[in-house]
Amino acid sequence: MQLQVVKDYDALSKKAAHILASQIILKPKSILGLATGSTPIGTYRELINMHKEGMINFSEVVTFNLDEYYGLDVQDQQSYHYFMNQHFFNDIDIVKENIYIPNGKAVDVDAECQRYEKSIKEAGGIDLQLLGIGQNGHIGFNEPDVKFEASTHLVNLDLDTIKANARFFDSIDEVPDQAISMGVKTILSSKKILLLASGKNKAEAIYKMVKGKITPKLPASVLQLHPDVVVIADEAAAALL
Ligand SMILES: N[C@@H]1[C@@H](O)[C@H](O)[C@@H](COP(=O)(O)O)O[C@@H]1O
Repeated sequence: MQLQVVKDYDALSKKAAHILASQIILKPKSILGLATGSTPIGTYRELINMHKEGMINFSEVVTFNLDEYYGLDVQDQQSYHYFMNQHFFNDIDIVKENIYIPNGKAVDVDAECQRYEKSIKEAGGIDLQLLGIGQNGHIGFNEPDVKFEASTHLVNLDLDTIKANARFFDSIDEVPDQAISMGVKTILSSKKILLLASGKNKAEAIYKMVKGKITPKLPASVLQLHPDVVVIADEAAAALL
């Protein structure tokens, strides 16, 4: 794991955007794995600015999002479909058909998970996967568990995660308790991984991810096994290292 510590959220967003931009410039047909949560919002903003300045275009880029809440429609303002449109896709020239996000309203969830895995494989695999990290060390929605879940699957969300994500909803009762998420193998299959962490509430998870043992109790620790992971943490998130 290559750790880069930067001063603050702004510096983190710029550095992450530069890495993603260089990926796209070097390979215009890049397959990107994308993340939601508050952490990558600044990165998306920077990429939008670079796009508006004519530095990068997304016309051939294909994206696969990590996860989606189960039960939420694409139009739902709390869905990750909506989030991605609002914070990124509406402001870039990506082709709609090149955007993949799990269908949270799928009736046959197993079929949806298999379809998602197949789409990633058919696209040629993910070149660069962007990740945030939950306070409990989750990546995507791979929650602490007794074993690693390999492929895209339906997850029962931890109460901690539901509480942490309640800030995006009107009340905690509205937070779905399940999600469809890429699995650990899906994430590890990406050629490169870029994980972002900002703020002191991530410091413990970052410490355990980097220094702790590899365990499904801290899902992000599995990234120690990947040969090409860049972690960008601001000083607050890196405080315990
Ligand atoms: N499924 C997402 C994760 O992909 C994200 O990393 C996490 C952290 O969010 P934030 O960046 O807002 O702290 O939130 C959600 O649970």
